[in-house]
Amino acid sequence: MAIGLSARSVGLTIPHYVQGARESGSWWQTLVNASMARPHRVYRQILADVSFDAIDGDRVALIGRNGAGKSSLLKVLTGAYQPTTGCLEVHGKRQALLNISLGFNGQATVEENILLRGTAMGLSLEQIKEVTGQVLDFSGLAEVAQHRLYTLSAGQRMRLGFAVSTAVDQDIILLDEWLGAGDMQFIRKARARMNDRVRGSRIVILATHNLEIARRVCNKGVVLEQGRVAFSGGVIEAIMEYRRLCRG
Ligand SMILES: Nc1ncnc2c1ncn2[C@@H]1O[C@H](COP(=O)(O)OP(=O)(O)OP(=O)(O)O)[C@@H](O)[C@H]1O
Repeated sequence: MAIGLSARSVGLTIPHYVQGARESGSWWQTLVNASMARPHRVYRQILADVSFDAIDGDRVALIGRNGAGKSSLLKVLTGAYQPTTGCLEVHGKRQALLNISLGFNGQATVEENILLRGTAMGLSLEQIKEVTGQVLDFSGLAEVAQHRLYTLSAGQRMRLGFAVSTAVDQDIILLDEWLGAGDMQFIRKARARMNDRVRGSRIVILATHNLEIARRVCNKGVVLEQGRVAFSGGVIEAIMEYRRLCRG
């Protein structure tokens, strides 16, 4: 079956708790208010009527202002959140790099973390052993393989997360602002690897504020505005639409 991903009128409403405003003139009043005033639950619509398709070879940029719903949509696309309305059709194995520290342990060494993260990704021990060398090379961390993870910089941890997540060919890769902590040299390497993956008929969905990266890496763009699709089509047109929204 061909690899593909299709969102049809996807909506997401989630419950969350809101604390009423509390006035306090003294420390004991603060304590009393904190223990007495109960938070109340409200339902909030995060996404509404989101539709788009990605087929073999597509690299889709999700762009939009802060709070537009990009990360929430990625969570729906990975399967972390079920859509509350509409439906999602996914053909292919998904790999998400949404949270750089997911599956990592600061006290374990870099090499041990490759094992931890690889296991969290569902790779077998054999597969992890096979890719460990190239993950260390790609991330430029071979020299610190036996160092504990917490001694690494945010950018080095991002390199490691990206290198592990993309070490094995995946059908669909979902990325959230993954290049934020990378330097220019690593961004070039990461872009080359992504293009490489895409040449193998893979799908990449990338949420980003970096329009230059979106333009260089992606062929399609989906602009989100207040949880809805403001535009879906070619990436150049999507960037133009996003700029228009920001001006407006
Ligand atoms: N767990 C949650 N509970 C309540 N509201 C949430 C939750 N997660 C996200 N939201 C709200 O949903 C909206 C969309 O958030 P989301 O993180 O998806 O936006 P985004 O486009 O990724 O933003 P940014 O560009 O700032 O990262 C925001 O208004 C946010 O406050």
